[in-house]
Amino acid sequence: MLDDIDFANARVYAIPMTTRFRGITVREGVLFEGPAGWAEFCPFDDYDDQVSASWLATAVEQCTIGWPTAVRDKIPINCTVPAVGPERAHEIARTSGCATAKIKVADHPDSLAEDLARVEAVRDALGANGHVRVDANGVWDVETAVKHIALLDKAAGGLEYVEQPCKTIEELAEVRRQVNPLIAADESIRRADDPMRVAVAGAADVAVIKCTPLGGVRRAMRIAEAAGLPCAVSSALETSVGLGAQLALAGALPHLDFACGLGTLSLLKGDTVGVEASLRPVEGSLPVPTAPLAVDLEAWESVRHTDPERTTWWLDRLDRVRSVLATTPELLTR
Ligand SMILES: O=C(O)CCC(=O)C1=CC=C[C@@H](O)[C@@H]1C(=O)O
Ligand SMILES: [Mg+2]
Repeated sequence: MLDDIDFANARVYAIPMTTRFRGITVREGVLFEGPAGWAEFCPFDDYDDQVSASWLATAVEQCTIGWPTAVRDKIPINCTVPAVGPERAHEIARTSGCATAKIKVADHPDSLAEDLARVEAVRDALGANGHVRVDANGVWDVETAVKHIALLDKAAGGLEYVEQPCKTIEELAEVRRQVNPLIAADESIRRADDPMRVAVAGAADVAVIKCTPLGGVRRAMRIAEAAGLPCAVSSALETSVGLGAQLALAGALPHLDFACGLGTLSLLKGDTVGVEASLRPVEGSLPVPTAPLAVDLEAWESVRHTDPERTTWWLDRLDRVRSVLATTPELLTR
């Protein structure tokens, strides 16, 4: 399977971000082509080769066999509001066309006042019928989570859910017993040693599923089934080539009860496909692609990495992770 991919012509990109998100200001990754089309490999810098092997498995699935058949053709999208000031947060939510917003909170210590102002602004922008969720990326302890969630819930006029308030599953379960809003698990699934076996039922009400770090659309579907919870699909900040797989997952899940965090191209100042094909939500939704999106070579030229050292770093990384994947065949078992 790996031998069918044109790794020799892999193309490295670097795209500045509109706002710092997850501590990064430039998104980088590699694109390559296989018999079924193009794919993207873009694990964050801090992920080691073993962890990155699942990201490569997703790309290999995409460009060698494509995706399973979808059961829906359109996916409702949430807008993603980074840790910005209230005016900017209001503008992002108001102009997104989305009825649901996911807001980053707990971005730094003592962020509570800023978090409350951001959440209030977004509720104002969406109106009473909108859905407001927050993501704390696991940084609170139980006591802080319980206190902050109550205040944020009030400021939001009701939160749809709180994503990963604390780090461990035990803490999530404890918080869940003490607060009103639903609890969603993200890192608890995605960063688990064995996502297939992680027992989130009882600790969370919603599973956030991202096929890019979980080893592919088919594998993510099995993980969603094992989690036994309603799902929201969310991005890993891919360009349109990689986002296509996430949309294929959202399209193929038997049940999809929540808007999905796949509107993240708005955080990137460029893309790897042409403007027409770019997966930017229109009126709050995105279509499910039936086949991998093709890289537009002109678009790629405008975002190709210009730093030779970083380009080599990415190509070396791809080489190493290919070797890891070649010796971890279970990751390629569909
Ligand atoms: O879910 C969304 O609205 C956007 C995606 C998103 O929030 C994330 C993408 C990539 C890395 C993560 O830190 C982050 C998340 O925590 O969910
Ligand atoms: Mg999250």
